[in-house]
Amino acid sequence: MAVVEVEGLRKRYGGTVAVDDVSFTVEHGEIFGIVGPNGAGKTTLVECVEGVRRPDAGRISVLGLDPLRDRARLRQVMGAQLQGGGLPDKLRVGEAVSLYRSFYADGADPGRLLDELGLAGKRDTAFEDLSGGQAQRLSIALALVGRPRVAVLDELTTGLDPRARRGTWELIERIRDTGVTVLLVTHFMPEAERLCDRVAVIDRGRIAALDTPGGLVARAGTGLERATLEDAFLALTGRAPEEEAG
Ligand SMILES: Nc1ncnc2c1ncn2[C@@H]1O[C@H](COP(=O)(O)OP(=O)(O)OP(=O)(O)O)[C@@H](O)[C@H]1O
Repeated sequence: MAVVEVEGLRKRYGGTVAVDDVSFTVEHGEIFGIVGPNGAGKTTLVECVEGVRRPDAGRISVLGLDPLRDRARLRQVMGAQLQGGGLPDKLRVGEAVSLYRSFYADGADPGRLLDELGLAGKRDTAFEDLSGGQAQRLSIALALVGRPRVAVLDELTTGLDPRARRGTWELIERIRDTGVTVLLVTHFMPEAERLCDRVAVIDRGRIAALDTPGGLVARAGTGLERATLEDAFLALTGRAPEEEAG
């Protein structure tokens, strides 16, 4: 069953075409990766799926809901990661998670979630006093506290140390195993390789390739004996994951 359906999506900002005729579907229980160089249109694309941006053209359906028309209902079933600096400085970690929990009829246990994300000891710490990695983990907790059926995670593990990153990957896999569908935007190719069932490579607003990580490596024809997804990304886009789309 398709949980997310995107068809013919277009979005421009003035003279900049950010998303240019993008179509894909995400199946129930999939971890679907969206990768691409800086400025490729990934965030614009997922913001349209979240209903926080209005597309110029195209159709989007998430669990049968229209992200703009059915925004209130979508919020109950979709979790999205906060983008940088999205909380009041003085709000404490425990308060933030309980507050977000209160928005949902059927949410997760805040204490358990903080435990799983290694934040149990930070419950009384104000947002302004968290390290970058801790704030990042809090943003993941807030995306998951409503026990969403679809989670949109943008730069999931950016800024996390290797241990926290692995812990977060395991958490996302456990969440997926409970039937949650995950849309994951990432610049980090080992993350996409490890977590994603399928990956869309976005380049200059269009899907350059869409396949399993193994399929992308095979089709990119890197000529390397042990090619990785990063090699495939370079071959498909001509750029490194952190380079500008130009
Ligand atoms: N609010 C905006 N107003 C004008 N142009 C914008 C706006 N948001 C994004 N853009 C432009 O649209 C294009 C796509 O941006 P977007 O943020 O969607 O890319 P991205 O793939 O998420 O990039 P990154 O990997 O750097 O986060 C870029 O050229 C960007 O400069």
